[in-house]
Amino acid sequence: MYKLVLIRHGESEWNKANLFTGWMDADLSDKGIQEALHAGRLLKEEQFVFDVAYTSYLKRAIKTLDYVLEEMDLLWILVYKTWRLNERHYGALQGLSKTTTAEKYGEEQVKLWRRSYDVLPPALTKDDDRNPRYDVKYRDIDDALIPLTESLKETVVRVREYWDKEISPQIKAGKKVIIAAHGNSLRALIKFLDNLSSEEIIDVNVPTGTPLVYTLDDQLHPIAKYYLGSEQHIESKIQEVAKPDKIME
Ligand SMILES: O=C(O)[C@@H](CO)OP(=O)(O)O
Repeated sequence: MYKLVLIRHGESEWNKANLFTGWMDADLSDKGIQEALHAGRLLKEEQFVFDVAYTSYLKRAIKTLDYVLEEMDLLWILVYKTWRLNERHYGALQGLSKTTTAEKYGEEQVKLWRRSYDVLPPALTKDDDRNPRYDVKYRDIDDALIPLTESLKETVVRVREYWDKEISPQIKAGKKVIIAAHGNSLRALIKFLDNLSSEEIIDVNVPTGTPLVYTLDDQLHPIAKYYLGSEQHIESKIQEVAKPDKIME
């Protein structure tokens, strides 16, 4: 049996402003920092210890991991960063307000872009400044792998490749692992870990800055999972992410 902890970054400045974020490198808000510190304290209280951590190339996840590890006095452990754990690429929606986009295209369309499994948001054009190709972080990544938009389906493919090749062998070797990533890259991971259908994943929303603890069997199939913290607090945070009226605020 193994334990695995997943954590979505704390609230970002762009979550707060209700903007489509994707691969844009938004920083944590003050609330997001507090969420990350609180998550670290909870993990410490519950006597979790980690040997290896994984995160994305985006600062909201990297900093969340750092705050968590700092609270746990584990800043020294091995941390792997990968673009494969980045948020789902939101294409040309990145940087737009979810409110204004819903007013323009309708709430239904925005819901499809946000939560359907295989609907692609409009793609960036190659010459768009937001093309990751122009960002030094991605200079070593093959052109063919750099997305200009993604549905959750594509995100699942890249997260799964990394899981199979890098993360699952470490867990099977007995390393205690924490993954700090994003709402949709974690939904991708949860989809294949829990073997959810493309319909079932629609209703899964991951709250910010809240550790999700999995117990896995020898084949890494989940036996149990729970969020750390008070049930009421977690439920209100999940509703906050899912809330369609957040779009219309
Ligand atoms: O904007 C984004 O990148 C994501 C996560 O914050 O938003 P959503 O919940 O709409 O997929």
